[in-house]
Amino acid sequence: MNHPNRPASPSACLPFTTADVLRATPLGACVTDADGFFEFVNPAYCEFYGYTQEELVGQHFTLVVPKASHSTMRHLHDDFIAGDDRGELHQEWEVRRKDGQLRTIIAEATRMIGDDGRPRKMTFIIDISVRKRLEERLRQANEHLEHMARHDPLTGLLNRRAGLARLEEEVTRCRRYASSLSVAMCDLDAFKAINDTHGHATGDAVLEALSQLIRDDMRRTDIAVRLGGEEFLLIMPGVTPASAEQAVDRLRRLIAETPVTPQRLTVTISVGLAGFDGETPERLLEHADRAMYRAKRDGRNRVVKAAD
Ligand SMILES: Nc1nc2c(ncn2[C@@H]2O[C@H](COP(=O)(O)OP(=O)(O)OP(=O)(O)O)[C@@H](O)[C@H]2O)c(=O)[nH]1
Repeated sequence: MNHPNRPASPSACLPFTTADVLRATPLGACVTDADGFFEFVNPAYCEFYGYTQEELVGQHFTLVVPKASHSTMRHLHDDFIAGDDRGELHQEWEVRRKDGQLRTIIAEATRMIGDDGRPRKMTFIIDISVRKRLEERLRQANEHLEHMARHDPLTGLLNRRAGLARLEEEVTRCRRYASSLSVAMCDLDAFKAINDTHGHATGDAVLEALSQLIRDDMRRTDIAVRLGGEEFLLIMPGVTPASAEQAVDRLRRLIAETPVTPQRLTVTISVGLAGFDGETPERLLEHADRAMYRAKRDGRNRVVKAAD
Protein backbone atom coordinates (compact mmCIF):
# COMPACT_ATOMS: atom_id res chain seq x y z
CA MET A 1 0.00 0.00 0.00
CA ASN A 2 1.30 3.51 -0.81
CA HIS A 3 2.14 6.02 1.91
CA PRO A 4 -0.88 8.38 2.17
CA ASN A 5 1.33 11.47 1.54
CA ARG A 6 3.40 9.84 -1.19
CA PRO A 7 2.23 10.28 -4.80
CA ALA A 8 1.87 7.11 -6.85
CA SER A 9 4.08 8.33 -9.75
CA PRO A 10 7.83 8.47 -8.91
CA SER A 11 8.40 11.21 -11.51
CA ALA A 12 6.18 13.58 -9.60
CA CYS A 13 7.72 13.09 -6.16
CA LEU A 14 10.09 16.12 -5.85
CA PRO A 15 8.49 19.16 -4.26
CA PHE A 16 11.32 21.47 -5.48
CA THR A 17 12.94 22.43 -8.76
CA THR A 18 16.05 20.90 -10.32
CA ALA A 19 17.85 24.22 -9.83
CA ASP A 20 17.06 24.01 -6.07
CA VAL A 21 18.61 20.56 -5.95
CA LEU A 22 21.70 21.72 -7.83
CA ARG A 23 22.11 24.71 -5.51
CA ALA A 24 21.94 22.48 -2.46
CA THR A 25 24.28 19.73 -3.63
CA PRO A 26 27.76 19.66 -2.05
CA LEU A 27 29.19 18.66 -5.44
CA GLY A 28 30.33 21.48 -7.69
CA ALA A 29 27.98 21.71 -10.68
CA CYS A 30 27.85 23.94 -13.72
CA VAL A 31 25.97 24.24 -17.00
CA THR A 32 27.72 25.61 -20.08
CA ASP A 33 26.01 26.58 -23.30
CA ALA A 34 26.90 25.17 -26.71
CA ASP A 35 29.73 27.73 -27.05
CA GLY A 36 31.23 26.91 -23.64
CA PHE A 37 29.94 29.90 -21.64
CA PHE A 38 28.77 29.36 -18.08
CA GLU A 39 24.99 29.64 -17.78
CA PHE A 40 24.75 28.26 -14.28
CA VAL A 41 27.18 27.52 -11.43
CA ASN A 42 26.17 26.25 -8.00
CA PRO A 43 27.63 27.53 -4.68
CA ALA A 44 29.90 24.45 -4.28
CA TYR A 45 31.35 25.14 -7.75
CA CYS A 46 32.00 28.80 -6.86
CA GLU A 47 33.56 27.85 -3.52
CA PHE A 48 35.87 25.28 -5.10
CA TYR A 49 37.17 27.73 -7.72
CA GLY A 50 37.19 30.79 -5.43
CA TYR A 51 34.95 32.88 -7.72
CA THR A 52 31.53 34.38 -7.06
CA GLN A 53 28.58 33.34 -9.15
CA GLU A 54 28.58 36.79 -10.81
CA GLU A 55 32.23 36.41 -11.76
CA LEU A 56 31.59 33.07 -13.48
CA VAL A 57 28.21 33.25 -15.21
CA GLY A 58 28.67 34.60 -18.72
CA GLN A 59 32.40 33.74 -18.75
CA HIS A 60 33.94 31.05 -20.94
CA PHE A 61 34.69 27.85 -19.05
CA THR A 62 38.41 28.06 -20.00
CA LEU A 63 38.62 30.69 -17.23
CA VAL A 64 39.16 27.74 -14.85
CA VAL A 65 41.50 25.81 -17.15
CA PRO A 66 45.31 26.21 -17.24
CA LYS A 67 46.41 28.03 -20.42
CA ALA A 68 48.28 25.02 -21.79
CA SER A 69 45.05 23.00 -22.03
CA HIS A 70 42.79 25.73 -23.45
CA SER A 71 42.79 24.50 -27.01
CA THR A 72 42.37 20.80 -26.05
CA MET A 73 39.51 21.62 -23.73
CA ARG A 74 37.75 23.84 -26.29
CA HIS A 75 37.90 21.04 -28.85
CA LEU A 76 36.64 18.49 -26.36
CA HIS A 77 33.78 20.74 -25.39
CA ASP A 78 32.80 21.31 -29.04
CA ASP A 79 33.02 17.59 -29.83
CA PHE A 80 31.01 16.76 -26.75
CA ILE A 81 28.27 19.24 -27.61
CA ALA A 82 28.14 18.06 -31.24
CA GLY A 83 28.81 14.39 -30.61
CA ASP A 84 26.46 11.53 -31.12
CA ASP A 85 28.11 9.39 -28.42
CA ARG A 86 26.31 8.38 -25.22
CA GLY A 87 26.35 12.01 -24.23
CA GLU A 88 28.34 11.35 -21.05
CA LEU A 89 31.94 12.02 -20.15
CA HIS A 90 34.01 10.92 -17.17
CA GLN A 91 37.45 12.47 -17.09
CA GLU A 92 40.29 13.61 -14.86
CA TRP A 93 41.50 17.19 -15.36
CA GLU A 94 43.92 19.69 -13.94
CA VAL A 95 42.09 22.98 -13.32
CA ARG A 96 43.03 26.42 -11.98
CA ARG A 97 41.38 28.31 -9.15
CA LYS A 98 41.04 32.09 -9.06
CA ASP A 99 44.07 32.30 -6.74
CA GLY A 100 46.12 30.41 -9.34
CA GLN A 101 46.25 27.14 -7.39
CA LEU A 102 46.16 24.07 -9.58
CA ARG A 103 43.82 21.26 -8.54
CA THR A 104 42.92 17.89 -9.97
CA ILE A 105 39.26 17.06 -10.47
CA ILE A 106 37.13 14.31 -11.88
CA ALA A 107 34.47 15.79 -14.11
CA GLU A 108 31.26 13.92 -14.87
CA ALA A 109 29.50 15.60 -17.75
CA THR A 110 26.13 15.01 -19.42
CA ARG A 111 24.80 16.52 -22.63
CA MET A 112 21.27 17.84 -22.23
CA ILE A 113 18.89 19.55 -24.57
CA GLY A 114 17.24 22.65 -23.10
CA ASP A 115 13.64 23.74 -23.51
CA ASP A 116 14.88 26.00 -26.33
CA GLY A 117 16.11 22.91 -28.18
CA ARG A 118 19.79 23.88 -27.80
CA PRO A 119 22.35 21.43 -26.35
CA ARG A 120 24.13 22.18 -23.09
CA LYS A 121 26.79 20.51 -21.07
CA MET A 122 26.08 19.86 -17.45
CA THR A 123 29.17 19.03 -15.39
CA PHE A 124 29.66 17.77 -11.84
CA ILE A 125 33.14 18.02 -10.38
CA ILE A 126 34.86 16.07 -7.61
CA ASP A 127 38.09 17.44 -6.12
CA ILE A 128 40.71 14.66 -6.05
CA SER A 129 43.77 16.88 -5.44
CA VAL A 130 44.52 15.35 -2.03
CA ARG A 131 44.28 11.83 -3.42
CA LYS A 132 46.51 12.86 -6.33
CA ARG A 133 49.13 14.31 -3.99
CA LEU A 134 49.08 11.14 -1.88
CA GLU A 135 49.36 8.99 -5.00
CA GLU A 136 52.35 11.04 -6.16
CA ARG A 137 54.05 10.75 -2.76
CA LEU A 138 53.40 7.01 -2.75
CA ARG A 139 54.86 6.71 -6.24
CA GLN A 140 57.99 8.60 -5.16
CA ALA A 141 58.32 6.49 -1.99
CA ASN A 142 58.00 3.29 -4.04
CA GLU A 143 60.56 4.56 -6.52
CA HIS A 144 62.92 5.36 -3.65
CA LEU A 145 62.37 1.92 -2.07
CA GLU A 146 62.97 0.21 -5.37
CA HIS A 147 66.17 2.22 -5.85
CA MET A 148 67.33 1.29 -2.35
CA ALA A 149 66.59 -2.39 -2.97
CA ARG A 150 68.75 -2.38 -6.10
CA HIS A 151 71.63 -0.10 -5.12
CA ASP A 152 74.47 -0.11 -2.64
CA PRO A 153 73.89 2.76 -0.19
CA LEU A 154 77.57 3.75 0.13
CA THR A 155 78.58 3.90 -3.54
CA GLY A 156 75.24 4.17 -5.35
CA LEU A 157 76.30 1.33 -7.67
CA LEU A 158 74.07 -1.68 -8.31
CA ASN A 159 74.21 -4.07 -5.35
CA ARG A 160 75.16 -7.72 -5.59
CA ARG A 161 71.64 -9.09 -6.09
CA ALA A 162 70.64 -6.55 -8.76
CA GLY A 163 74.07 -6.83 -10.42
CA LEU A 164 73.92 -10.61 -10.71
CA ALA A 165 70.38 -10.36 -12.10
CA ARG A 166 71.70 -7.92 -14.73
CA LEU A 167 74.52 -10.33 -15.57
CA GLU A 168 71.95 -13.11 -16.15
CA GLU A 169 70.01 -10.82 -18.47
CA GLU A 170 73.13 -9.85 -20.41
CA VAL A 171 74.21 -13.50 -20.78
CA THR A 172 70.74 -14.39 -22.11
CA ARG A 173 70.87 -11.47 -24.57
CA CYS A 174 74.35 -12.45 -25.64
CA ARG A 175 73.27 -16.04 -26.31
CA ARG A 176 70.28 -14.91 -28.35
CA TYR A 177 72.12 -12.38 -30.51
CA ALA A 178 75.55 -14.04 -30.46
CA SER A 179 77.06 -10.73 -29.34
CA SER A 180 80.15 -10.11 -27.22
CA LEU A 181 80.19 -9.70 -23.47
CA SER A 182 83.10 -9.18 -21.10
CA VAL A 183 83.19 -9.03 -17.33
CA ALA A 184 85.88 -7.70 -15.02
CA MET A 185 86.24 -8.62 -11.37
CA CYS A 186 88.03 -5.74 -9.63
CA ASP A 187 89.39 -5.88 -6.09
CA LEU A 188 91.03 -3.05 -4.18
CA ASP A 189 94.59 -3.83 -3.19
CA ALA A 190 95.69 -3.80 0.46
CA PHE A 191 92.48 -2.12 1.54
CA LYS A 192 92.71 -3.57 5.03
CA ALA A 193 95.86 -1.50 5.57
CA ILE A 194 93.97 1.69 4.62
CA ASN A 195 91.23 0.92 7.14
CA ASP A 196 93.75 -0.01 9.81
CA THR A 197 95.95 3.05 9.26
CA HIS A 198 93.42 5.78 8.42
CA GLY A 199 90.20 4.47 9.94
CA HIS A 200 86.97 3.03 8.56
CA ALA A 201 85.54 6.44 7.57
CA THR A 202 88.53 7.06 5.28
CA GLY A 203 88.07 3.52 3.95
CA ASP A 204 84.46 4.38 3.09
CA ALA A 205 85.55 7.61 1.40
CA VAL A 206 88.01 5.61 -0.71
CA LEU A 207 85.24 3.23 -1.81
CA GLU A 208 83.00 6.17 -2.73
CA ALA A 209 85.71 7.96 -4.69
CA LEU A 210 86.70 4.76 -6.45
CA SER A 211 83.10 4.13 -7.50
CA GLN A 212 82.89 7.66 -8.89
CA LEU A 213 86.05 7.09 -10.93
CA ILE A 214 84.59 3.85 -12.29
CA ARG A 215 81.30 5.56 -13.16
CA ASP A 216 83.06 8.47 -14.88
CA ASP A 217 85.45 6.31 -16.86
CA MET A 218 83.13 3.59 -18.10
CA ARG A 219 80.85 3.66 -21.13
CA ARG A 220 77.22 4.43 -20.52
CA THR A 221 76.31 0.93 -21.61
CA ASP A 222 78.66 -0.69 -19.08
CA ILE A 223 77.26 -1.77 -15.74
CA ALA A 224 79.15 -1.34 -12.47
CA VAL A 225 78.27 -3.46 -9.45
CA ARG A 226 79.53 -3.43 -5.88
CA LEU A 227 79.59 -7.15 -5.19
CA GLY A 228 80.49 -6.53 -1.55
CA GLY A 229 83.35 -5.18 0.59
CA GLU A 230 86.08 -3.90 -1.72
CA GLU A 231 85.05 -6.05 -4.67
CA PHE A 232 83.45 -4.64 -7.83
CA LEU A 233 82.12 -6.26 -10.98
CA LEU A 234 82.08 -4.50 -14.33
CA ILE A 235 79.73 -5.94 -16.96
CA MET A 236 80.54 -4.77 -20.46
CA PRO A 237 77.86 -5.78 -23.00
CA GLY A 238 78.92 -5.77 -26.65
CA VAL A 239 82.63 -5.53 -25.73
CA THR A 240 85.16 -8.15 -26.80
CA PRO A 241 87.79 -9.29 -24.26
CA ALA A 242 90.51 -7.48 -26.25
CA SER A 243 88.68 -4.12 -26.11
CA ALA A 244 87.67 -4.77 -22.51
CA GLU A 245 91.30 -5.34 -21.58
CA GLN A 246 92.26 -1.93 -22.99
CA ALA A 247 89.36 -0.20 -21.24
CA VAL A 248 89.93 -1.85 -17.89
CA ASP A 249 93.68 -1.27 -17.99
CA ARG A 250 93.01 2.43 -18.66
CA LEU A 251 90.69 2.46 -15.64
CA ARG A 252 93.34 0.68 -13.53
CA ARG A 253 95.93 3.33 -14.45
CA LEU A 254 93.48 6.16 -13.82
CA ILE A 255 92.72 4.79 -10.36
CA ALA A 256 96.41 4.34 -9.50
CA GLU A 257 97.15 7.96 -10.51
CA THR A 258 94.17 9.71 -8.91
CA PRO A 259 94.24 10.75 -5.24
CA VAL A 260 91.01 9.53 -3.68
CA THR A 261 90.93 11.26 -0.29
CA PRO A 262 91.63 14.78 1.02
CA GLN A 263 94.93 13.35 2.39
CA ARG A 264 95.69 12.53 -1.27
CA LEU A 265 95.82 8.78 -0.71
CA THR A 266 96.07 6.68 -3.85
CA VAL A 267 94.95 3.08 -4.24
CA THR A 268 95.33 0.33 -6.81
CA ILE A 269 93.08 -2.44 -8.06
CA SER A 270 93.70 -5.97 -9.29
CA VAL A 271 91.45 -7.08 -12.13
CA GLY A 272 90.47 -10.45 -13.56
CA LEU A 273 88.90 -10.28 -17.01
CA ALA A 274 86.77 -12.91 -18.76
CA GLY A 275 84.93 -12.95 -22.09
CA PHE A 276 81.62 -14.77 -22.48
CA ASP A 277 82.02 -18.03 -24.37
CA GLY A 278 78.67 -19.76 -23.95
CA GLU A 279 79.09 -20.64 -20.28
CA THR A 280 76.68 -19.94 -17.41
CA PRO A 281 76.92 -16.59 -15.58
CA GLU A 282 78.33 -18.43 -12.54
CA ARG A 283 81.12 -20.01 -14.60
CA LEU A 284 81.86 -16.67 -16.26
CA LEU A 285 82.28 -15.07 -12.84
CA GLU A 286 84.45 -17.95 -11.66
CA HIS A 287 86.77 -17.40 -14.64
CA ALA A 288 87.03 -13.68 -13.89
CA ASP A 289 87.53 -14.39 -10.18
CA ARG A 290 90.33 -16.86 -10.80
CA ALA A 291 92.06 -14.37 -13.11
CA MET A 292 91.71 -11.68 -10.43
CA TYR A 293 93.44 -13.94 -7.88
CA ARG A 294 96.25 -14.46 -10.35
CA ALA A 295 96.55 -10.67 -10.67
CA LYS A 296 96.88 -10.49 -6.86
CA ARG A 297 99.40 -13.30 -6.80
CA ASP A 298 101.46 -11.78 -9.61
CA GLY A 299 101.97 -8.56 -7.63
CA ARG A 300 98.61 -6.63 -7.71
CA ASN A 301 97.81 -3.41 -9.65
CA ARG A 302 97.35 -5.30 -12.89
CA VAL A 303 94.77 -6.80 -15.27
CA VAL A 304 94.90 -10.53 -15.97
CA LYS A 305 92.82 -12.23 -18.65
CA ALA A 306 91.17 -15.56 -17.85
CA ALA A 307 92.84 -18.53 -19.52
CA ASP A 308 90.91 -19.69 -22.61
N1 LIG B 1 85.78 1.07 5.14
C1 LIG B 1 85.24 -0.04 4.67
N2 LIG B 1 85.96 -1.18 4.65
C2 LIG B 1 85.43 -2.31 4.18
C3 LIG B 1 84.11 -2.33 3.69
N3 LIG B 1 83.84 -3.59 3.26
C4 LIG B 1 84.97 -4.31 3.47
N4 LIG B 1 85.93 -3.55 4.03
C5 LIG B 1 87.30 -3.92 4.44
O1 LIG B 1 88.05 -4.31 3.33
C6 LIG B 1 89.18 -5.02 3.83
C7 LIG B 1 89.50 -6.17 2.92
O2 LIG B 1 90.63 -6.74 3.38
P1 LIG B 1 91.27 -8.02 2.74
O3 LIG B 1 90.21 -8.96 2.27
O4 LIG B 1 92.29 -8.56 3.71
O5 LIG B 1 91.95 -7.54 1.44
P2 LIG B 1 93.04 -6.43 1.19
O6 LIG B 1 93.58 -5.82 2.43
O7 LIG B 1 92.42 -5.48 0.22
O8 LIG B 1 94.19 -7.25 0.52
P3 LIG B 1 94.23 -7.81 -0.95
O9 LIG B 1 92.84 -7.94 -1.48
O10 LIG B 1 94.90 -9.15 -0.83
O11 LIG B 1 95.02 -6.83 -1.75
C8 LIG B 1 88.83 -5.46 5.25
O12 LIG B 1 89.59 -4.70 6.16
C9 LIG B 1 87.34 -5.10 5.36
O13 LIG B 1 87.00 -4.71 6.68
C10 LIG B 1 83.35 -1.11 3.73
O14 LIG B 1 82.18 -1.03 3.34
N5 LIG B 1 83.96 -0.02 4.24
